[in-house]
Amino acid sequence: MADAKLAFVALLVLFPLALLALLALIVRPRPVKIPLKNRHVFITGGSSGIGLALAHMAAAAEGARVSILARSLDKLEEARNSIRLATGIEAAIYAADVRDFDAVKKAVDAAGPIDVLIVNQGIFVPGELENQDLSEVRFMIDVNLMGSFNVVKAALPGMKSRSDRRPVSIALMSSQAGQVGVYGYTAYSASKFGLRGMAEALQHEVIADDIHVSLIFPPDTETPGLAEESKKRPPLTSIIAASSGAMKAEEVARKCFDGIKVGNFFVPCNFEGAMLAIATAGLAPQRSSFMAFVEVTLMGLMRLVALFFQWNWYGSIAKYASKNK
Ligand SMILES: NC(=O)C1=CN([C@@H]2O[C@H](COP(=O)(O)OP(=O)(O)OC[C@H]3O[C@@H](n4cnc5c(N)ncnc54)[C@H](OP(=O)(O)O)[C@@H]3O)[C@@H](O)[C@H]2O)C=CC1
Ligand SMILES: CCCCCCCCCCCCCCCC(=O)[C@@H](N)CO
Repeated sequence: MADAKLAFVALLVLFPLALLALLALIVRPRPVKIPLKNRHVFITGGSSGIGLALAHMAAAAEGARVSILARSLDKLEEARNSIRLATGIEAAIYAADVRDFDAVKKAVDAAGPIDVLIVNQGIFVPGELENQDLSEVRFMIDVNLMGSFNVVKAALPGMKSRSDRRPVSIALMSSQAGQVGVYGYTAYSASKFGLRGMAEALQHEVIADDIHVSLIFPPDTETPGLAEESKKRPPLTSIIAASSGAMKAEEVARKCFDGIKVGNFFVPCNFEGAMLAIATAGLAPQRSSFMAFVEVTLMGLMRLVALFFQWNWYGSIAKYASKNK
């Protein structure tokens, strides 16, 4: 009897240890460290919100050379002044629309070899597809998805042929709405889900060049963009988005660099985001054997949690539907 108990306890301890050991052997790509000090960080959408917080943090905390790109020159100059005031560092600014490949290419070439590319520009115009003009749909797909292709395509040759052989990073700004479809976000969610396919495939293609892809999934984040969006949000969009706690741009920027520095493919930003990352892990690359262990052991439970969230959301949707009948 005592033997059986001992064997049971041994199994209980040994099984997780064996699983962890196995995962440590097979996780790919291998763990990496991406240094930021004195390196060149190029941020699109760097004149406002999350992008601006990233630019400040890259300059101040990470001691990096910073370039930012956005459309409005006024906002870029304002951003450059605020970064100079706060850190003493002079950021390079580039006025270009990510939808214009030639303009992006010109900016990227002028900026010089990039070590950390953060593709962060994005727009969000919420609304039911029925009430949304196709021009608005196209606008979101063009800026958020095609624009990201333009930026990566423009920067990749320089990143691949860099003389500095240290590992480099391409980070794409998705959203929790790029992990789960949300009412009022048909176009926005589609554009952000698109980034995931792009990121997974791109990581296959650039790993041999020691280029590491990260996909950032912030929840609602206090930014000028969100303030603007809030004016137009259908109530159901707000209700569902409130399932995940709101964050400040600086907090998201911190999570972002923490993830980039260790080459994490998924970069969740809050607790709900951590659950979402497990529930939606799918076939995403995973370098951390510990996180792989968490995924393997908790995915079923997270699926259950996800079904409860959907139960709750569909309840809200039904309530609104009957009210508006
Ligand atoms: N705030 C939030 O709640 C969340 C945001 N995100 C994502 O984070 C990213 C940043 O969002 P946030 O900081 O809120 O946005 P903001 O609206 O505050 O800032 C957007 C930035 O992108 C630039 N930009 C917009 N369109 C273009 C374009 N066509 N070409 C070049 N630059 C452009 C803007 O400058 P300009 O207008 O001068 O071009 C600005 O610098 C987006 O991708 C968004 O989808 C994800 C989850 C939550
Ligand atoms: C295991 C299951 C866990 C479930 C947690 C559920 C949380 C999902 C909430 C979705 C939030 C969408 C926010 C979009 C933010 C955004 O991108 C806009 N502000 C536009 O910028």
